[in-house]
Amino acid sequence: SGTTRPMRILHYVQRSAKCGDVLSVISAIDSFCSKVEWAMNVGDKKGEILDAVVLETRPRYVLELGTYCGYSTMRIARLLPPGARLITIEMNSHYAQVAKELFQHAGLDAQDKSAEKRPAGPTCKVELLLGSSSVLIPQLKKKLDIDKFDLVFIDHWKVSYLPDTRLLEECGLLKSGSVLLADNVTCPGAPDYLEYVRNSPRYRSQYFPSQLEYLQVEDGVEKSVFLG
Ligand SMILES: O=C(NCCO)c1cc(-c2ccc(F)cc2)cc(O)c1O
Ligand SMILES: [Mg+2]
Repeated sequence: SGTTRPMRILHYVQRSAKCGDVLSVISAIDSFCSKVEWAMNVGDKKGEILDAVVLETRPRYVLELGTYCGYSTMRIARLLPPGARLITIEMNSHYAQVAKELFQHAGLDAQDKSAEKRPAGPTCKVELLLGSSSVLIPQLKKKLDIDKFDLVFIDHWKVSYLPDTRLLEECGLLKSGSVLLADNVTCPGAPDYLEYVRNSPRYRSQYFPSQLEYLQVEDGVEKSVFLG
């Protein structure tokens, strides 16, 4: 009983970050997780690589697999122009709830698309879907009127990276030039995913060495461009 780690993050942010200021929410999470309690956000070091890839890609349609508390969702959303759409999928309802409350504190234009009564079509930049990625990915075209994603940030269960990437291909959700950016390819690791994107002729893959969030442990992100 008592509080959960995501709740402790939320309470710290509500107490110490400025309402409506997404950068202060991001830095409050980083300061809590480096000084008080570790948590599995992508963090500030790998977050800078994520920022650079978002700015370089200038995506209009973004998919994130694995919301957790929404830290990387907010890092991405703050760099997107109005009119861009960021869909984030989380299967843990407690994580999704905390993420929603952090988005509210940050003043992020976010909507829980799993809610029943909602206006048709996108009225906001961040759309949070509650459920399993393997179930939701095949529904994205029909339910959300999405054609292809320009950028996919993969940060959910490491065993799901490869099957969900294959699913994105099979559902026609990737176009030539679509960018996949995968967190944790070294720690905890996603060996089958790495082997696939590095050996498939359909991807041009590049490793960005870094460190596991808030720790002096090696990790890195893999950027893989789909070649169609
Ligand atoms: O499982 C992860 N994400 C999906 C959550 O539904 C995850 C885990 C870790 C991690 C954990 C335990 C450890 F000892 C080292 C790393 C780090 C991450 O960045 C992650 O994204
Ligand atoms: Mg991660």
